[in-house]
Amino acid sequence: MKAWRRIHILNIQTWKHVFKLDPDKLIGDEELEMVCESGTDAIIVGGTTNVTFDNTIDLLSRIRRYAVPCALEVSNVEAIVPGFDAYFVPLVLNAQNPEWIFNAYIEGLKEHGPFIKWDEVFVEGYIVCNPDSAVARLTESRTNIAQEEMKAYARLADQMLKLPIFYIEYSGIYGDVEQVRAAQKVVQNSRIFYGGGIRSAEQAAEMAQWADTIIVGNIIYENLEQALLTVQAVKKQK
Ligand SMILES: CC(C)=CCC/C(C)=C/CC/C(C)=C/CC/C(C)=C/CC/C(C)=C/CC/C(C)=C/CC/C(C)=C/COP(=O)(O)OP(=O)(O)O
Ligand SMILES: O=P(O)(O)OC[C@@H](O)CO
Ligand SMILES: [Mg+2]
Repeated sequence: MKAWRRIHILNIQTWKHVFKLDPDKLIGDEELEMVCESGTDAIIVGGTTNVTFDNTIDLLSRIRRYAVPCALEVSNVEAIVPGFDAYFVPLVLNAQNPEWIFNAYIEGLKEHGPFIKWDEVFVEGYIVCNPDSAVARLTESRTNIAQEEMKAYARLADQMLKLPIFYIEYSGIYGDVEQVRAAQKVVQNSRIFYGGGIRSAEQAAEMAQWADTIIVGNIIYENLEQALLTVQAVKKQK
């Protein structure tokens, strides 16, 4: 597909289902084809550990055989690769390590600032909920979040910071649907992304009742058949 056509197909407001592929994990050509042709709304390329320029550009070039929109979730400055349809910048709202409260972003903006096309950039207000995930350890996130606090974080992302995405991240474990519901109740404009531990069509459907978009990651590498079933589970809702 030509680049000029791609510009018109990226509308995150319509996304219900997204697969997240990790450049640090191996996926065969046949499996990648099944993921890209599954009917998912988009692919996000991202991970916390061992994401490099080389493994990211390699994965992008393989995904580009297919028409599915593809965004990079930026996790480190060295692995920013041109040519994605969009760039998602995670801002971890419950990070306690000061390095992740702006220093990392300033480094990124010093290097890439003049070249960024801002209409391709979506800042994600992340709330990291699994204390044992790589992202929680790296950012030293305070993961014990009560429901009232989840609502406050949702308001912070949506009403105060006016972020396009509020991302409830349970990376690796299936989360609490009541937390997603609580956030959805107070959000006015941000799109709610839910990701973490979705391993069946039933779980996908349950989270999609309250999340605007569900993100399916690890199960792609563990049980592709189950991963593919999550697409239709979400698409046939509403
Ligand atoms: C071409 C071009 C110039 C494009 C411009 C790109 C752009 C918009 C750049 C912006 C510049 C900028 C501000 C850069 C800063 C980037 C940066 C350092 C951001 C920090 C992001 C951050 C907080 C990272 C920590 C980790 C994290 C939140 C990762 C997100 C993805 C995630 C949670 C993946 C799941 O990981 P997990 O499963 O837990 O772990 P494993 O992958 O190891 O299993
Ligand atoms: O890998 P899983 O646990 O499916 O989580 C998906 C995504 O939210 C990770 O950033
Ligand atoms: Mg992972």
